[in-house]
Amino acid sequence: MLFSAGWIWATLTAPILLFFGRIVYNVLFHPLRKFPGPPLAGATGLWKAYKEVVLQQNLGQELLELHKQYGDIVRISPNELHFGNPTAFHEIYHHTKRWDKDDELYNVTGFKSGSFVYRKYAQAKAYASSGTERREVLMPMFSKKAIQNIEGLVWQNAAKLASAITKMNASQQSIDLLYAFRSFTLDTIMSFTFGNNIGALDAPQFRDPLILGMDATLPALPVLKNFSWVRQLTYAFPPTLVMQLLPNADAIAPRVYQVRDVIHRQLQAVLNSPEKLEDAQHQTIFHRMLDARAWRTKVVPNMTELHDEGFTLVFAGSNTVADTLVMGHWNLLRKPALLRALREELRTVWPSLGGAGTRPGLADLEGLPLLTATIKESLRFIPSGVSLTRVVPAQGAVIGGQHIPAGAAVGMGILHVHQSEDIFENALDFNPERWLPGEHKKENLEHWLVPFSRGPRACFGVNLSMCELYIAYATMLRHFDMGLDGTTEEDMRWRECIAVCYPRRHLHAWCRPAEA
Ligand code: HEM
Repeated sequence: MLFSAGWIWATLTAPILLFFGRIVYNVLFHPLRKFPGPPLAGATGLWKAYKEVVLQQNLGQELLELHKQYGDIVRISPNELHFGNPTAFHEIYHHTKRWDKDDELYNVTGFKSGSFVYRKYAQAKAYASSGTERREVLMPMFSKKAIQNIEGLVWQNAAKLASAITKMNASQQSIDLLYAFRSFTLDTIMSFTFGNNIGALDAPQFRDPLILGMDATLPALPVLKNFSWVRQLTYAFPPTLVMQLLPNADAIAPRVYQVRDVIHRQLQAVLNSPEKLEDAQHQTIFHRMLDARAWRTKVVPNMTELHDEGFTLVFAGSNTVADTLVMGHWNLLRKPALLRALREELRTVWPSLGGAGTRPGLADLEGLPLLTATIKESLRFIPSGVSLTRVVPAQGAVIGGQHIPAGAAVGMGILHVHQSEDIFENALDFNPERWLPGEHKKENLEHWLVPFSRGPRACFGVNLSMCELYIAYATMLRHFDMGLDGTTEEDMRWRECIAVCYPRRHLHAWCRPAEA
């Protein structure tokens, strides 16, 4: 006999013994065993997976309750601690803390490189470009001055957005603002990144297949995040096989590959016709990344690295801005007095809609106190509860006054800062006024506005985001008299899928032309 009964028995029982052995270690011997938390969470990572994948709960939101029960530090996985006190946010994401990103969250299979997924700061010799250098090379493209140069591009897309909405309104349709804003931000980030976009704003009812495809992939992300073996499987096999392996694969897999294909084609087009770089209206990431002088090593990234970076920037830079606009509009549309005040303020710099040359510049918009305050409050409401985990370095660390051992994954969701009652009075009220200067206002509120995170791995799309937010808000408020079309609190319940997902009916609004 090729295999003895004993051998088969050992093969079958070994994984089970390992599993239970691991649980015993996690409970009795793990360096984090003394930290409080749900007992099952400390025993196995399956607790988190069960919450996020099976129950489809927003762990970030549930943690608000868990912190009340267990205190400022909660063990939410055998090797992961979540912090609830806002001061810990500034300790973890401090500019001096060059801690690695955690594999569990950032090891996105299919991305070997890319600004978002680089885990380490130290320049690995094997790679032409480490995360540190990549940031240095790309960041000038995202500076305030560079973004001022592409203001025209953002206005152009905002005008397309307004025109598409006007047409839909003329045919008696209310607007799916989630897809409308995602189309606006997707076209904008693609033009910015590649000097070309897919024309999402031209799609009927803002339902471009790429917008639908990106949305359809979101519910798969908690699965990929919690089960690394599913991640490996997704990319290790050909698409046809993956389709047979994944639950609901018929719907999800083709769209995942569709997104990859579109970006790949864009990149190929630029690489095949370098003269396109000269034609582009502004410097694209490929101008920058293909310029050997920009790199310390004088070696430009290879095709895969360029592809990964393009993909990263498109994903990082589209839904995030759109989701901020959605949350802001949902709150604004329920506050008619605020809407009126904003429109009046806007008219001071944009008195008439008549033709080119009448619209304000970005700098004019930035000078409007109420609009600025509304954007800040929208950013405070950004639906983001995912814990941005970092790995505590070899010497250990002190966070929230407690010693945290080396190797622990530590993190915090942004909503734990933004919903803190200690910092923001009536934190769950959308109240832009809190950002206006006034006698009794709390000092230094800005310190606690952290939608883009902080520290050495903070978002470098801040200036681009702010430019898009100012111009999109101004366009919507100046062009339209908006009113909700039946959207309910229930509809607006979002699901944390690393990015945010709205499983129910999206935010819909009637957008009737405003007085010119
Ligand atoms: C309102 C809009 C946005 C929000 C709220 C936002 C938020 C964030 C946050 C919280 C992080 C840190 C994530 C982490 O630690 O894992 C981040 C990183 C990043 N964001 Fe944004 N983002 C926005 C827009 C953009 C835009 C427009 C871009 C442009 C392409 C962008 C590109 C990136 C990149 C490349 C990173 C990774 C940086 C690194 O790790 O070195 N983001 N963003």
